[in-house]
Amino acid sequence: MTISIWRYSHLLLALSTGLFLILASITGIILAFEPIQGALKPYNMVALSEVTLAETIGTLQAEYEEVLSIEVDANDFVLADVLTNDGEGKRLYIHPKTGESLGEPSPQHPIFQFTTNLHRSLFLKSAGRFFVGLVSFLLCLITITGLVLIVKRQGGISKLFSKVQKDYFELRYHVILGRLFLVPILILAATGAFLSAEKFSLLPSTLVVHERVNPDLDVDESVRLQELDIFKTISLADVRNVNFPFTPFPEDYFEVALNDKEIYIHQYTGEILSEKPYPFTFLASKLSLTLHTGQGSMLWSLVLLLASSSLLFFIYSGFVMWRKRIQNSVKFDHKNADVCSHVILVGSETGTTFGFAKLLEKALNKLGKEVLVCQLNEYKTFKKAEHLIILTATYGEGDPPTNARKFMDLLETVQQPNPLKYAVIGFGSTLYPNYCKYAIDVEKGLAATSGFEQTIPLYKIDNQFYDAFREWAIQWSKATGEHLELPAMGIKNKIPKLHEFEVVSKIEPNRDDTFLIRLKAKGNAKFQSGDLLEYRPTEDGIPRWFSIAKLGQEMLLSIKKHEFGIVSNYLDSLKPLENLKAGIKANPHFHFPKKAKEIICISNGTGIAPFLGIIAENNRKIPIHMYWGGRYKTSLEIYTPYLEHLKSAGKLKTLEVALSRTEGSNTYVQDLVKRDSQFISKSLKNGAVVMICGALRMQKDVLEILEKSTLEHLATSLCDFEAKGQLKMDCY
Ligand SMILES: Cc1cc2nc3c(=O)[nH]c(=O)nc-3n(C[C@H](O)[C@H](O)[C@H](O)COP(=O)(O)O)c2cc1C
Repeated sequence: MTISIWRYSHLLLALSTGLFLILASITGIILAFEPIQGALKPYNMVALSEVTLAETIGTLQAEYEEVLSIEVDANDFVLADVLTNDGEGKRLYIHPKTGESLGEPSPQHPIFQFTTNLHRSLFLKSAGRFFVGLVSFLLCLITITGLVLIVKRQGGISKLFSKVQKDYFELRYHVILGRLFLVPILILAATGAFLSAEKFSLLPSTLVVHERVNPDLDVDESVRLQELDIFKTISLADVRNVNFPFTPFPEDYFEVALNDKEIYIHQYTGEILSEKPYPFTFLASKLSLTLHTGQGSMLWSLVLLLASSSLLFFIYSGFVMWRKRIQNSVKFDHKNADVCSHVILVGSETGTTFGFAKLLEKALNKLGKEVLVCQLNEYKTFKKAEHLIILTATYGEGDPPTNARKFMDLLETVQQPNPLKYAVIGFGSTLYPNYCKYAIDVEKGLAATSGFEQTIPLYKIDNQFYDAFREWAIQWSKATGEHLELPAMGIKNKIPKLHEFEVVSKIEPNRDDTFLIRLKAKGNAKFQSGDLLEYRPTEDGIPRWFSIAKLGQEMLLSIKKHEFGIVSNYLDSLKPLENLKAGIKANPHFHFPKKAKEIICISNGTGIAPFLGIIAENNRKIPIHMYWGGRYKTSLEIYTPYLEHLKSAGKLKTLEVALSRTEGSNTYVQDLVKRDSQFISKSLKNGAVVMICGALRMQKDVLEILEKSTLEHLATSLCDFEAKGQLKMDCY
């Protein structure tokens, strides 16, 4: 079943029962205190397993005129109905070893009485009870659909408790708390439905039926009850209830309810007259009551208290999620389809991608463009369109969102009257193995369809990272000449925790204004090569990121200084031992690929930096080939000691350098890739991973060369390797 069917069922059920569930959870919270309060009473004097029924009967008979019954309640408190020596009938908590009275049970507090009635029947008697039962059953379905959605979201049952994808507060905690409380809520709902069904006699009888008994009447009536062997063998821990014989005549007998069976016992001989195990329905009913009310277990009562409270949070957060989805959805404007110059197609399941599409629409409107935003499934001919921008999420095992499922078929059948320039942005999460897979498929589909021309390469955004979206807008603006202005903080992004770093060393900028800086974390900052250091200057608050090479416990950054660059100039001004505060943005997609058989690193300029650390992790000494492009011979010199070290340690196999502004040499890294493209294609086929870091322009050229080469030599698109995780990029 597709994820949307589960989601709609979950939503519909929740909407139809929401108000009642609020009432049920508030009353449930109040009622959870009753067993907690009960369990705290001081009537638990000894461990019942250490007392026999014979002992308790003996002490009670010595203490009181007559004993009518003994009961062991859910808290293991012992109650007895007795006639005192003054002839007064009393129900008392007693000490099971001494028979001493510990107190009298008090009637249910009026608050609990009122709440119990409201919780059970809404004060509507049978009709109310029926309604409560029905809603409990629907709550079972809500929790089951919720569990399925969480399992799907986490990528399978085995990953149920793995890290939860970052999202806005209500969605994230709907998932986090759902993992913890859906099972207790399911138990609450199922037992509630069971108890209601029982009340309406919808289940088989729970009664224990004994055949007629014929007690032996010719007996010695002087026997003392506590001397009967059978009572000496029954531990009080196994007893639920003992009804004493109504008269001293041998026709009357003991009715003893144990935990698993009911027995009738001759009051003078101790002979078992009848023995019947409880029917399954009786045990199920008892268990349901215990699980639903928490009676007898403080811990379970606390779990029920938390589960009932979490239900209120689920109703609140579910409502917020639903409202967000409605706010983010768009209606297709057919008239606009014929006049628009820019079409934004969206593939979204939970609506966040629409939020980005709307910001983009606003920015284009500001430039005076006619814009249409619609779902990928609504793809049709657009008479005047020049630009197509596709924003799409990925679900399942790299599947399209529901509103994008038809797009690939439509792409084959719909003919556009004019050529279209396109750009694809993939929204996904690196927590899933098929990162942005559907966006990759869309990109591939468009590239293979005539009449479409790429403006900039596929751009992937991890975890709805808004700053990356702004970065995409800058690249797109450069390529098209249409300058998009997106708000600085359109969608809230989490600002990473700040860590303090100390400058270990810094070298002066070289001929092309590039320098290296080494930093040491003063606290417990955790990072890996390929992660990003995020620095936000106070001047504009806009984050800048620098790829990290981790060398031992230090980080190495390579920075290009720009004449008016606030951050690059600031970093250049730092001296050893000075401090700076910055955040770490994990970039797991660009870490050392542990399973690779071979790695090909392609970079230009400062893009070499993460590779200096990534290659240092090559302890298995798999072949790593590095292609690097810079301007001058001296451009490479600042990296030479690191590269030499990696080579001599056997971690870097080959290094190919292209120099673009050196006499006698005018090559770019793209030229080297082109020259060796057959070799790179073959390596990809054999399981190599290609990693690209550096300028976007270089990335675009390299991808074109490699795409051509893999198609020619392997009859496979580069996208197929990307989908398998064999192509990793971190360009800017
Ligand atoms: C159940 C589920 C499965 C997902 N599967 C993938 C996946 O396979 N690959 C990926 O890159 N992202 C995956 N994601 C992340 C989403 O694509 C990402 O959060 C996206 O921004 C959601 O956009 P939307 O709110 O517009 O649907 C998944 C998310 C969920 C909840």
